[in-house]
Amino acid sequence: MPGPSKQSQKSIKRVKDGVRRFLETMAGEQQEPEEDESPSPASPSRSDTQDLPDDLVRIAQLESETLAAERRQIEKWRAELEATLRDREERQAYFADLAAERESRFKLMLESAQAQLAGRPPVEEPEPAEEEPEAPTAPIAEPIPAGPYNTPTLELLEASSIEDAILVSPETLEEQELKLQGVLDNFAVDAMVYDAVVGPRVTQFRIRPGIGVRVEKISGLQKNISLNLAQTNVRIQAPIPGEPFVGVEIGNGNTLPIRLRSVFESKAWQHGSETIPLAIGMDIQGKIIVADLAKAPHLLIAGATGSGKSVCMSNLIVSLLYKFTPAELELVLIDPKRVEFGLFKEVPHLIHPVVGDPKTAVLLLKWVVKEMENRYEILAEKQVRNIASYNAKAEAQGFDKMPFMVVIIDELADLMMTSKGEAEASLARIAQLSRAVGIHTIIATQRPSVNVITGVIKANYPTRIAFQVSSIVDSRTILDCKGAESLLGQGDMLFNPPGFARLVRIQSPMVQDEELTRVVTHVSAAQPDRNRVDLSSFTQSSEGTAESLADGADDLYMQALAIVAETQKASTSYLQRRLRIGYNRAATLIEEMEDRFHIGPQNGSTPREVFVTQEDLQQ
Ligand SMILES: Nc1ncnc2c1ncn2[C@@H]1O[C@H](COP(=O)(O)OP(=O)(O)OP(=O)(O)O)[C@@H](O)[C@H]1O
Repeated sequence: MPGPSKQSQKSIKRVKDGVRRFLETMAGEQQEPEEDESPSPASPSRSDTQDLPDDLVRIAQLESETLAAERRQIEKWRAELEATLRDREERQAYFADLAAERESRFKLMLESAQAQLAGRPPVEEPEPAEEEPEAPTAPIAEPIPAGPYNTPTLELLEASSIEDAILVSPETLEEQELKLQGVLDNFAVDAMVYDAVVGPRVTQFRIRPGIGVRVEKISGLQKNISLNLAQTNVRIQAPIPGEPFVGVEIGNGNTLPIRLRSVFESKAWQHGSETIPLAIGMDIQGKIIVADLAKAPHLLIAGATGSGKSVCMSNLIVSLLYKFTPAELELVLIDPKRVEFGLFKEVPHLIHPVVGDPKTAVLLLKWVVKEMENRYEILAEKQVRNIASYNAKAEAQGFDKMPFMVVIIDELADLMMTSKGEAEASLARIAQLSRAVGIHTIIATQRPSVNVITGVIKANYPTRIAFQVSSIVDSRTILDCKGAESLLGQGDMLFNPPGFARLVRIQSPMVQDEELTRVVTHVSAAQPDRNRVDLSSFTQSSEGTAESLADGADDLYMQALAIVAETQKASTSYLQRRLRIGYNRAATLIEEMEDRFHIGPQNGSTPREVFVTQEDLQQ
C-alpha cells in the first residue's frame, strides 16, 4: 500500500508543530501570567505563530478565551460557595447561642423554683453585661419549628364500595330514555336520545339534535321533562361543552356516598402534579377531580344550608393534612358559626387557635395582609419573584423554606355583617396579591346574596363552587349563570375549575366526624404549639363612625354616602342634583366611594352595586 504523499506528510508535521507550540504557549501563560511583555523561552514568537495555518491560530485563540472564561466562572462559583458557607456558619452560631441561652434560662428557672420550694427568695436573672447583639432576621416572620409529623394513613378513613353499587337499574334507565324521547316527540323536536352516562349522583342522557334544530328548543323543555319523568331537579346543558350533544341530567334512584378515601386512593390524587392538591370529588363520567389551590388561587364556596359546604371544607382541610407537614403549610381557620371547625382545633398546622369572634377574625385578616407584605420583603431580599423560586433557592443554599398559608373562612356573611369594609378590603388585598407569596384563601357562605358575595369579592375569586341554592338569582350571584338551583343537595356541586370557562358537575366526597377525629388525633400527637400570630398590634378601626368612613374625603362625602345608602343607587348625575354640585365633584365622590369599597366598580351599563345600608351608617 502506498504511504502518505510527501505533501500530506509535510502538512501533518506542520499541524503537529503548531499544536505543540500552542500547548507550550498555554503552559507559558499559566506559569507567568504577569510577564506578558518579556517573551518566555516556551512562548512562541510572532514569527512562529505566523508559520501556523490561520484556522489553527483561530482555534487556539478561541480555546484560550474559553479557558479564561471558565476560570472566571470557577472563581465566581468559589466566591458564591464561600458566601453560602459563611452564611451557614453564622446561622449555626446563632442557633448554638440560642440553645445555650435557653439552657441557662431553664437552669435559672429550675433553681428559682427549687429556692421558692425551700422558702428562699427566687433567684434573680442576672442583668446582661452589655447590650445583646441584634439577632439576625429570620427568613420568615418567627417560624416555630415543627416536631416530626405523623403523616395520616388511608386506614384512618372509611373504605368505599361505590364501584359495586347499582345506582340505576337497566330497566329504569330504559324507561327514562323512552319517556325522554316521548317528550321530544310530543313537542315535535327533531332530536334523538343518543345514550346515557351514569354518574355517582346523576345520569346524563345525551341528546343529538337534528339538523337545523336550535338547542334552546330542548333546554326550553326543562319543566316538561321534569313533569314527565316525575323528577324535581332536572338540569339541561345545551350543549355539553366540547360535544355535539345536549345533556339532560336526572338524579339517580339509588345513591351511595363517595368516600374521601377513594379519592386519595385514585391515580389522579397519587400521581397528580398539583402544587396544593384539593380533593373535590367525582364528575359524571366517574373521573376523580383534584383541583390545584395554587392555580385557583382562591376559592369561593356557596350554597344553601345543608347543601354540603361543611363536608366539602372538611375534605379540603383533610386534603391539606394528608399532603403537607406543619413546616410546609400553615393553616388559619375562621369559624364565626363556632361549630364547623371545632374538630380541627388540635391540628398542628394551625398558627392561631380557631377564631370564632368576627371582630378577632377581621384583625386576623389584617395580620395576614401584614404577613403577605413581610413575605414580599423576604422574597425581595433573596431576589426571587415567587415562593416557588424562593423554595428552590432555599433547597440549593440550605436556608429555611417558606411554608404555604391557607386561610379558610366558614361563614363570610358574619364577617361582612360585623365589619364589611375592613373584611372586604383585606380579603380583596389578599386575593389580589398573595398568590406569589403562597397565601391562599377559601371562603364559604350560605347566603349567596350581593351583600355578601359583592362585586369586589367576585372579581377576586374566579374559582367557585356552588352547591344547591334556592333560586336562579342565587345561582347567578355565585356563578354568573343559572344551574345551581337544579342541583340535588348533599354534596352535588357545580365547580368552575381554574383556567376553564365551563362548569363541571361533581359529587363531593363524604367524610364523617369520626373519620375527622381519627385523622386529627393522629396528626396532632406530640406536636409543639405553633401559635405565632400576635394580634396585639392590630386594632379594629372605628369603622362605622362618621370620621373613619369619611376620613380625608370631600366635606360632602358623608352626605353623598347617606344618599347612596338611602336610595341604594350610586349615580353621578343623581348626586349632582341632590347635592347641587358640579359633575366633576360628584364623579370624584363616586370614585372615592369605590376606592373605599362602599360601592362596586362600574360594569358596562349595569348599575354599580351599593355595599352600604342606612343601618351601617347609623351604627
Ligand atoms: N358529599 C356528601 N355526600 C353525602 N352526603 C352529604 C355530602 N355532603 C353533605 N351531605 C349530607 O348533608 C348534610 C349537611 O351537610 P353540611 O353540614 O355539609 O351542609 P352545610 O351546607 O354546611 O350546611 P350549613 O350551611 O347549615 O352548615 C350532612 O350531614 C350529610 O348528611
